[in-house]
Amino acid sequence: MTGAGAQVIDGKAMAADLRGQVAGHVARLQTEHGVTPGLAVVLVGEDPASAVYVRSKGRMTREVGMTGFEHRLPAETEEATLLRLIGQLNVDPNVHGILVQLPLPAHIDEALVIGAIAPDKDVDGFHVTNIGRLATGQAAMVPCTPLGCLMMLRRSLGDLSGREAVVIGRSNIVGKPMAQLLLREGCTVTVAHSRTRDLPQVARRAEILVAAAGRPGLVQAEWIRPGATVIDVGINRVTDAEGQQRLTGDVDFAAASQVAAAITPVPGGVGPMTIACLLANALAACCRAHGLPAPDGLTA
Ligand SMILES: NC(=O)C1=CN([C@@H]2O[C@H](COP(=O)(O)OP(=O)(O)OC[C@H]3O[C@@H](n4cnc5c(N)ncnc54)[C@H](OP(=O)(O)O)[C@@H]3O)[C@@H](O)[C@H]2O)C=CC1
Ligand SMILES: Nc1nc(=O)c2c([nH]1)NC[C@@H]1CN(c3ccc(C(=O)N[C@@H](CCC(=O)O)C(=O)O)cc3)C=[N+]21
Repeated sequence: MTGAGAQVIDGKAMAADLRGQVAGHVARLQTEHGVTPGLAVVLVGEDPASAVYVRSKGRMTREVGMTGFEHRLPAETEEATLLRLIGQLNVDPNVHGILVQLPLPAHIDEALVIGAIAPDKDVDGFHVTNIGRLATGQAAMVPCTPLGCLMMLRRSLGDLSGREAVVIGRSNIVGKPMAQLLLREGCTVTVAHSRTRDLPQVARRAEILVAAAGRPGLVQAEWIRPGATVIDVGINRVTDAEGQQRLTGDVDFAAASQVAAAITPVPGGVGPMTIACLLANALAACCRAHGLPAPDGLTA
């Protein structure tokens, strides 16, 4: 470990900047067209981590001048009741974006629920229609977490074309759409997961390493190619030696910083960008719903 210390990519500051741009467009939509973007967030059950996250989304939605609609349903809510609510939100002209917080309680079929959201209001980009559009190079609503990662990569590296990228994780909400976006940017993409043989060796190929496994400290300094850009998506709640709860990513940040050229911290990295991208997606959905072009550069 001989590096001088990586540049820390400040997701918190980038997210504040993006939210500021969104707020400017929201104000203009209001004065020029009398339209206010509306974002509905649906939370089923009492998962404390989800509750914190839904609260901060609600606060930031209002801060950028959008209308936030929050629907908190008890954990035992029937699938049919949730589907009925989504049906109402789909036709509500004041709602331009719909997000159903995941995971859902086990008795509810997640794919069915996501499939019930109108694709043009699917600000998470989880509907198969949006996933298919992304995969085939059509204009799509892009999942917020990978979109935030892409923005940070572009900030750090500029053009990504020809880069060697490795994504650790193959979930529908992070790993797979991240791989699709990087492919679209012209990267050579490897997707690794729990069955990958010799993950350290695979990771060492990466000029761009995205860690989205949900395993605290998985990625060690020896896994990182000198000069790589490392994006840490992991949000892990751990108890430290003093018995304090804190958040940590999937990367051993201190050690990795000595090898990488640039790295995102946790907290203050991908998380805040995810929420800012959600608001950018809601703004874009509102513009399209009113036949207006979506602002340039705020989404993918
Ligand atoms: N910052 C943000 O905004 C967000 C952060 N997150 C965080 O990102 C992380 C990933 O989330 P999500 O994709 O939903 O998680 P999932 O649990 O759905 O997926 C995890 C993926 O990582 C793979 N994996 C798990 N352990 C290992 C391992 N030891 N080695 C290699 N691969 C492994 C799994 O492989 P396999 O498929 O073989 O099981 C799976 O593909 C979590 O910490 C989550 O909290 C998630 C969403 C947003
Ligand atoms: N339909 C749906 N869409 C999602 O996008 C979605 C979801 N369900 N379920 C849960 C995951 C997780 N996720 C996070 C977003 C922001 C932070 C975030 O802002 N984190 C702060 C810290 C917050 C804290 O202190 O707890 C940070 O990293 O700095 C974290 C996690 C979105 N998810």
